[in-house]
Amino acid sequence: MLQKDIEEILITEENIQEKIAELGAQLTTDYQDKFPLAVGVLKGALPFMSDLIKRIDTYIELDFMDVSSYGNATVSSGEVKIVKDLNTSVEGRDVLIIEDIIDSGKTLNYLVDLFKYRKAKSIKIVTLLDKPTGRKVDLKADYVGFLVPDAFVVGYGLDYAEKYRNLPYIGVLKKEIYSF
Ligand SMILES: O=P(O)(O)OC[C@H]1O[C@H](OP(=O)(O)OP(=O)(O)O)[C@H](O)[C@@H]1O
Ligand code: HPA
Ligand SMILES: [Mg+2]
Repeated sequence: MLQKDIEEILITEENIQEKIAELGAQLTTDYQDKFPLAVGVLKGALPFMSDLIKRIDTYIELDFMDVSSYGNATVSSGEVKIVKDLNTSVEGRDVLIIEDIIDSGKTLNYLVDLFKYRKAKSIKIVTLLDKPTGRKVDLKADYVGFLVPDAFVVGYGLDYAEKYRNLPYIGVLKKEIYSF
């Protein structure tokens, strides 16, 4: 039913799950002797985080931040707002930020600066998607699932005007959906 709004599927459910298994195996190795604080960035990271943590076979603690800079637009306002802060202190912790997409880089740039200021021991980023053409600030993830082209993508956590987060794949919307 939702698929009627989709122009093209870029990454299938199967591709996503395979990649998550690889990322989980790598993170299991890299964090074997640590107890990282995995910080999910709401709301987009929810499906990715949920699937990824089940593939990380070592001790991890979970927490969430809700930040927002897009509202209902397809272009970042550039102003990152904290809607919900962490419950846990990051001081002295190995922080692993879990994101659905890096586009302009402003959201993660803000969070990395914040966690540095709060004295995290280490800060790494795992993102399912990276859109390098969108970048406005210099920011690189430590673990990347897929590169995506210069298009507004939806699904698997990513929304357009709060819709389509529940698609199990990543796709591009039909043009007429934006022009309403
Ligand atoms: O690199 P950037 O240009 O900052 O864009 C990436 C961020 O934008 C989206 O979140 P959004 O602010 O739309 O909130 P949401 O996760 O609730 O959709 C996405 O989930 C990332 O967090
Ligand atoms: O391409 C995107 N799709 C959905 N949300 C986003 N937030 C930043 N970039 C995107
Ligand atoms: Mg959004």
